Formats: sequence, structure tokens, C-alpha cells
Amino acid sequence: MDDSGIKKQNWDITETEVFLDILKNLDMKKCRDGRKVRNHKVFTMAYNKMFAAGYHRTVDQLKFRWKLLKSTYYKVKRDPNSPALNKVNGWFRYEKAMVEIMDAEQSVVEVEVNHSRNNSDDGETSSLHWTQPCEESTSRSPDATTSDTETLHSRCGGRLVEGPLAATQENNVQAQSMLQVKMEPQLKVGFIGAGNMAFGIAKGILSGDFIPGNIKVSAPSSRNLDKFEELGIAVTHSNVEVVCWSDVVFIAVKPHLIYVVLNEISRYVTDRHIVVSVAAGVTLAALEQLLPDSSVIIRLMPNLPCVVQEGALLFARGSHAKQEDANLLRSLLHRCGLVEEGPEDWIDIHTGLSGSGVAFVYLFAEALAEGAVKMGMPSALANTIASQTVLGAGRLLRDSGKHPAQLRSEVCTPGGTTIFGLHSLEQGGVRAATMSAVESATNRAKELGLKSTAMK
Ligand SMILES: NC(=O)C1=CN([C@@H]2O[C@H](COP(=O)(O)OP(=O)(O)OC[C@H]3O[C@@H](n4cnc5c(N)ncnc54)[C@H](O)[C@@H]3O)[C@@H](O)[C@H]2O)C=CC1
Ligand SMILES: O=C(O)[C@@H]1CCC=N1
Repeated sequence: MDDSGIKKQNWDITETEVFLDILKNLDMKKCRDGRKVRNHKVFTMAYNKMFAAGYHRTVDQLKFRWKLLKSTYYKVKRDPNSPALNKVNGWFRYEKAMVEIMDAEQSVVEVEVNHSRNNSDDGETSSLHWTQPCEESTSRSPDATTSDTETLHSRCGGRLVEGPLAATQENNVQAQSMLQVKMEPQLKVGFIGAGNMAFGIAKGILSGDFIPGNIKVSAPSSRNLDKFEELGIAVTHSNVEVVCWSDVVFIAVKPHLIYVVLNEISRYVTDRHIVVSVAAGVTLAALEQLLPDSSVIIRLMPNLPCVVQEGALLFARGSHAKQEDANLLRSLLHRCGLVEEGPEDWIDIHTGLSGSGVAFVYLFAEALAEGAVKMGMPSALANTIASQTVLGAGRLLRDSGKHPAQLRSEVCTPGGTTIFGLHSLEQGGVRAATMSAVESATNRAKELGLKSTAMK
């Protein structure tokens, strides 16, 4: 979206009231499900109605205005004295309409206002509601003997049908897609940790038909929560609340916090949960020691491009995670990109290759652009062309199925430009340096795992 002129709009109170009145009568739920196409349709309708009412705003200006109102709504909801109030002239005149529009979403956004303030790990405060921990009865019974079918059944809100749909076949793709249809409307997904990786996975999941109201995220501070709320995801400061509410719980905190977090939630983890850790280096053995016996645990290594549905994800199952659990996870994550299962030994390698690998590619893209700047091209254009070059090369590599060496030779004209460039790269040791980067990152993942185990 071209932002030019959008941020400098002068809206008066009447125009904003007309706009909100129009939105009240449109299906704003569709606007809040994170899907750009639907979002655009709703704002195009709003544009037509505004135009008919004598207000000439572009669709992008309307979207921008709504974004500001919505973010103010959330900030004020969390803190009635939020400084955000001062940024929207006449806010109190809009509150009623905002509440009406947002309340229509109550099933999607389950944020409550609470006047008690919460402490946070990084000095931020918020007035988000702390829900009481779940009842003791929801915690795992040590000698629970729930069968796999019952376990899946309860994870899926009782909707899963036994028999051919139960996906007992190994890697049965058809069963997976049927499971997806059966499960997603009911499955509740939680994220502990509201950082980059949680956001990437959540965004990937939501690019399918998954409903944002079936996702809840927790973090001790409010710093990153807005962007989840903007997707319609419920947020909280209580990790326990997320666990009690969810069927699948992603642990997306930094590796050194795994011990603290699992210690906090362990007694609320039950047979109905699948716990998925994305923490680099933290082994299944360490996770299993920190959670109750027979917990279903999966170790997943994603990467950031999940956010644009082009992630590369590898997971390994813990000793109590069954094929059905793997199928369910694949089904949930398939919108994030490529999802593969492998032995746990490969997870650290995948961390170096792909989790960290994306950063290596960014470095290369940056260097490509800098080379062009050195030769006289403007920086903005050089960066745009470098990113398109990386994207195009990546897509061709993936979609052609050819070995990179073959594609490379297809670019090289004998005595031409490419071979001269490649020679320079080889002289600079790019190949050895890249191999060493993957090796170092893999070894660092192993180290992080050892450290997190030592913290117990
Ligand atoms: N960023 C990446 O590209 C990738 C990250 N990972 C893994 O994902 C995990 C998260 O990494 P990022 O998202 O990059 O980190 P981040 O720093 O962006 O996010 C961490 C989140 O955890 C929250 N947090 C801190 N203490 C907490 C507590 N006690 N309870 C609940 N939440 C708490 C923070 O507020 C923050 O929202 C790490 O373990 C990392 O190894 C894995 C693959 C790729
Ligand atoms: O740098 C890290 O430790 C995490 C894991 C993979 C990507 N980022």
C-alpha cells in the first residue's frame, strides 16, 4: 500500500462519526480476520458509502483511519488513561460506536478489562485481565489412560469421527486434509510468548480457514500484543490461562526461559494437550523432564518466512506423541510452508540451515545490493532488485527441482559475466564461509540445549 498522504489526513469529528456509522452496518468481522482480499472488499463498500455521504476519501485512507481507531480502542481498553487518547481528537464521541463494532466480535476477541495492574518482566505494565488458573481437576492425572482416539476426540471438540477419518494411517495426506476440515473449527491453539516466531506461525495458520478467535497468546508485557489483537487473536498475560484454554500449546519463548515457563504451566498440562516447543536447542528429553509423564510433546523448528506462508519447518516427536498428533500438527501448520518430520538429531541442523539460514540469505541480499550501490545504483532500487533476485532464484530452485549447481551453470555463459562474479565469490571463500555458518549455528543450538538442561 502506498502510504503517501495517508498519514496526514485531517478527519473532523462528524466525518469520523459518519465513517463509524457506516462500518457498524458492514460486516466488520470480515475486516478483522486478517485476510487482505475481504478486508479490501469491506473498505471498498465503506468508500462507496462515504462517497455517497459526500466524503471523498480513498480506500487506503479509510483503512488507515480504521487502523488508528482500532488500535486506540485496544489501548484504551487496556488502560483507560492511555496517552493514545490524545492522538484521536474527539475519542469519547466515538467510543460507543467502537464498542458496538468491536463487541460484535466478542467471540473473536476475548480480552477483558481489569483494573488491577499486572507486573511484567520488562518494566511494562498493563491492565489486561488475569484469568484465574484452571481448576485443579483439569490438571493431568498421573495414571490417566485415555486412548489415542479419545485424546484426539477431546482435542477436536468432540467432532472427530472415528474410522477412516481418524488418520491412523502413516502420512495419509487425504486423511490429513479431512482431519483439517473436521478439526479446525474447534481446535484451540495457544502461544506462550508473543514474539517474532509466535507471530509468524500465527499469521501462517490464519492464512487458511482457521478462525482467529481460536487462538490465544500470552506474554508478560503488552509490548507485542497489539499486533496479535489486530489479527483478531485474544491476548492475556497469563500463561496458565493459555494452557487451560488450548488444545495445542506452542512454547515460543527464548530457550533460557523454557525452564521457568514449563515449571509454571506443568501442572495444567493434561492428556488433551499437544505441547509444541520451538525453542532452539531445547531437547525433547529436557522438555519431557519438565512436563508431566506421558505428556504429548513435539519439538518444532520453524523459520520466520512462516509469516508469508513460505516457512521451512521440521519437527520431531517426543516419546508420547503419536502419528495422529503429527498429522494434527501438519494439518495445523501446512499454511506456514513446508512441514517435514524427522529424527530429533536433525532439528539442530535444520536450525542452522533454515531457522538461522534465512538470516544468512538476508546478509547475502544486503551484500548484493551494496555491490550495486558501489557500482552507482541508488540504494532503494538496489534493495528492491536484490530481494526480487533472491525470491526469483529461490522459487526457481524449489519449483524446478533442479540441483543448484545445474541452475548455476544455466546462468553462466562461458567467458561471460557470471563466471567472473562467481570466481570472486569463491576467492572470498563464500562456500566455506556458508558451510561454516551452518555448522556454527548448529553447534550453538546444541550448546543452547545443554545450557537449558543445566538450568534445571
Ligand atoms: N526468530 C526466529 O526466526 C526463530 C525463533 N525460534 C525460537 O523461537 C523462540 C522465540 O524466539 P523469538 O520469537 O525470536 O523471540 P522474541 O524475543 O521475539 O519473543 C519472545 C517472547 O516471549 C515473551 N516472554 C518472555 N518471558 C515470558 C514468560 N515468562 N512467559 C511468556 N512469555 C514470555 C516475550 O515477551 C516475547 O513476546 C526462541 O526459543 C527461538 O529459539 C525458532 C526459529 C526461528
Ligand atoms: O537465533 C536463534 O537462536 C533463533 C533460532 C533460529 C533462528 N533464530
